[in-house]
Amino acid sequence: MNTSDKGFSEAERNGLYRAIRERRDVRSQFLSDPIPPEVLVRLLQAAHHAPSVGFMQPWDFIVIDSLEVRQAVRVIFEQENQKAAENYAGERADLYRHLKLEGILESPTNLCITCDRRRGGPHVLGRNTILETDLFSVCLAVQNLWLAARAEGIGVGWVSILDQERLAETLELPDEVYPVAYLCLGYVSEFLPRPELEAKGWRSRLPIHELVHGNGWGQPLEDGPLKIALHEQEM
Ligand SMILES: Cc1cc2c(cc1C)N(C[C@H](O)[C@H](O)[C@H](O)COP(=O)(O)O)c1[nH]c(=O)[nH]c(=O)c1N2
Repeated sequence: MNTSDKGFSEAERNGLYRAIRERRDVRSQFLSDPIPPEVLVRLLQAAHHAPSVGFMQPWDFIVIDSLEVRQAVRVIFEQENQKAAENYAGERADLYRHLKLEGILESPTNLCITCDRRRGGPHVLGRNTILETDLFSVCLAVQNLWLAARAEGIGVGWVSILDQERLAETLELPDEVYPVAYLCLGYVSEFLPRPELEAKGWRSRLPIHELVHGNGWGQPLEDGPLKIALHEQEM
């Protein structure tokens, strides 16, 4: 075995886990400094190296710096956010209305990552039964970009409080192209130490040991080292 086929060095592993642990969804801390082209290309390349069903690579990337387009998307957000707020009552509604849930205008670059549902023709290897695997693949591209961005000191915020049809119209997407992720990108004043929704009292991270089952849904793990490590080991 070549040494490069073994696990990474400790420093490299630490770097990867740090990016995973310290990645944040950013909406309140954007700076207006532009992202240099070579850095943006590194992020796009990270996304493009994601796994995809049958190597379909169903993604395209729409880089949006036009204020006019961003303002149009912001209007869609405002309307959908009003509707979303009506799902809550009392204190929860007040809290919801105080949450900042997008940074469309404050971030210098918006990026829409789409899924071309026809790419690769009618028979994509691995997508015969589960048609959504193309969408899953695009989500992995989003995550690659999100982690690479963290390592570059760039914040990413995913805005999904949007009407997909109106978004597709605004971005002039063809019928077969679905806008999976609308992302805001930019350098930040800080990365919060924990999710903003947790800091604001909306929802907390669930304990991992409650989410790990053994051999079937709802079955506890056998008593043993895995169970002990799950209780003891922090990320
Ligand atoms: C598919 C999807 C869609 C959205 C999000 C995420 C994902 C994965 N998140 C971000 C989300 O709130 C955030 O990831 C969690 O709160 C956890 O925080 P960190 O990402 O760990 O900072 C998000 N945040 C927000 O402010 N407005 C939004 O519309 C969305 N939409």
